[in-house]
Amino acid sequence: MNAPVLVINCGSSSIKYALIDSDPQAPRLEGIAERLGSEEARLKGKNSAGERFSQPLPGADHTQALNAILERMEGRLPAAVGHRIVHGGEHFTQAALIDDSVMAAIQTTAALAPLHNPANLAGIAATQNVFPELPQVAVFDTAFHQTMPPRAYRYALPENLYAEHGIRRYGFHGTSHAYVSQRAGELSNRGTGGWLTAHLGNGCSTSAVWNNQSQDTSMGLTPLEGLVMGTRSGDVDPGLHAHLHRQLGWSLDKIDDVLNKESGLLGLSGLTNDMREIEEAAEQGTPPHSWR
Ligand SMILES: Nc1ncnc2c1ncn2[C@@H]1O[C@H](COP(=O)(O)OP(=O)(O)O)[C@@H](O)[C@H]1O
Ligand SMILES: CC(=O)OP(=O)(O)O
Ligand SMILES: [Mg+2]
Repeated sequence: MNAPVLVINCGSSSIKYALIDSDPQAPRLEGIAERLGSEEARLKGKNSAGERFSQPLPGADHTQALNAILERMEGRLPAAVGHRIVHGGEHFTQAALIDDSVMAAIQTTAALAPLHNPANLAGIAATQNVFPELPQVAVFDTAFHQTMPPRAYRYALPENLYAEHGIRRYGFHGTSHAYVSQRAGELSNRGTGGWLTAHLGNGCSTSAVWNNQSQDTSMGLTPLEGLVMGTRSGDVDPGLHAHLHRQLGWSLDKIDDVLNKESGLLGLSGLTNDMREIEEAAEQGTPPHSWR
């Protein structure tokens, strides 16, 4: 059996992992640490015997959850670790072997993905701590969307904001849109002709894919644009920022925080960012206030 590869997806509220062998029949260790940052945080998964486990991790952050995950590798040493990284800016059109310059580039774009890149960097650091000699590879959400034509990635803003400051639509969830469009083509026997894909989780985006190449997508400069998400507003009138600043005196940091962390399903429901809890509340007859 070849040494397996450990795949880690440090998301905004969860970490998904899998230890994947080149033999698809080999037992796979996999799981998810979710609701991170809350008292309900928990690590759930399967061991190599296929048995399910569920371990409470009250209040755990990304680093604590990763350490709990790495303790469950059952002594199997991966050959390499693959990390899902959200924002690669225009630096990366494909995956990259992680070194100091790659870490620095991920750090440079962190301001554009404040919920994600810092969590991704924490994931790399925690893994390097446990497996210092293993090659670690960064796989970027943004890379797949680098095929978008200018009509899709340019905003209707002055040219120099793009040319000098990189203000453009980057798009995210690229590995998901790439995989889903390819698999949909295989399962339907309709090939790669044209697919509209939807990635719906705590972050949500749609993409138009033609011949395995992204043509357009709903997320933009940051993972805030587009659909309503768990805690993110998605599209709002761009005039909202100036209005909140002038009328309520809110700082840019406060506006950014509210739109990223207090909006979306959480803001609409006044209850939670988790669709499962909203559905539960609705079933128990206590629907969120915006549904009444
Ligand atoms: N069984 C389910 N039914 C409805 N919604 C679900 C279900 N499982 C997960 N979700 C939604 O997906 C969200 C988690 O999305 P996910 O993409 O896994 O997280 P992250 O973006 O942090 O990686 C939850 O907060 C919840 O809103
Ligand atoms: C880019 C993004 O929204 O990622 P996630 O779904 O992990 O929040
Ligand atoms: Mg997600």
